[in-house]
Amino acid sequence: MSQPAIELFQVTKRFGQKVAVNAVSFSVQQGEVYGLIGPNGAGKTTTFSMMCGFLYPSDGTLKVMGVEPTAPGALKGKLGALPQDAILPPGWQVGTLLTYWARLSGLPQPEKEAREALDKVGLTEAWAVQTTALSHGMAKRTAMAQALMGQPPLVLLDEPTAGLDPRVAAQVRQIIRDMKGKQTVVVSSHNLQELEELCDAAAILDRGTLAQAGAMSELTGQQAEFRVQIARGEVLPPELTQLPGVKDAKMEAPGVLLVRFDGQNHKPEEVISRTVGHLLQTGVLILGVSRGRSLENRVLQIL
Ligand SMILES: Nc1ncnc2c1ncn2[C@@H]1O[C@H](COP(=O)(O)OP(=O)(O)OP(=O)(O)O)[C@@H](O)[C@H]1O
Repeated sequence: MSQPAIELFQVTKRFGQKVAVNAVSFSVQQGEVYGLIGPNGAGKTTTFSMMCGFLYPSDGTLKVMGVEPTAPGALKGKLGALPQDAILPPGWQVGTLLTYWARLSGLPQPEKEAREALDKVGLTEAWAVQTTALSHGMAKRTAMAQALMGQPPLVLLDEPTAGLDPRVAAQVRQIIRDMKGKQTVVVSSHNLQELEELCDAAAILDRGTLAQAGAMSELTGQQAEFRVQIARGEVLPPELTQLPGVKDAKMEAPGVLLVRFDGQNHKPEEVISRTVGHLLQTGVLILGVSRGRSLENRVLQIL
């Protein structure tokens, strides 16, 4: 496997007595979309700020694209970042500001990059608008355009869809989807459905510590459990546990059968088909089958 895009090993950040991030370790592979999840105050923005090189870790090792992000110029041209509360300077037109930033980043065709990035975020018409005249959503998209200019190999987006209307939020999600496989993207959001849909893997933080990190399919139990919605008939869970691959079966709620299975040694489609087949044979009628659980359920379970 190639070198990870980001590697944290026992990273801690203290602000005086306050431990904002506590011995956190995880890595982000190149080309993946990686989610940072956690309730308010969990340490997401602090982690982002360390990845961007805005803050020094108090302890531990952090490598971004193979270098320490705080080393001067280490990530120039390699990193695009949308900070959580990006504030645009007053007294600039959007296009002029983006062009200026593109020039600062050393991009060879600054105005072209600025126009393309603004198009990408759906703000073509804002080129000559003063930054102070932008709505919150427009300012956020301008800041996002800045992060995308020059197509850097790593893009860090702290709550990119917060405060955007649904149509624009969908557009931003599409931009992230389009980057998958070509650029590495780290994204934080409180919208867990959005992260479940977008991310290949994620880290869940809770009060500064790492609660869990892994592939999205692991976090959502795709290889470990499924639910069967029962319309009618009597389900006998002990019979189901005799089926190959089934570890446990129980009625989770009226009409909802939860089956846990051994996804290491058995293919999910085979275990699901066997279970459904058995239920049908015993006269049980089924309304639906769903694999895994939602990321939201998982997060609520562990936090
Ligand atoms: N500069 C600072 N000085 C002191 N404490 C800080 C500082 N920055 C963050 N903290 C504290 O560190 C903890 C983590 O904050 P952080 O902003 O990283 O959380 P977050 O997960 O991004 O939260 P949110 O979802 O609300 O944005 C919080 O308790 C916060 O009060």
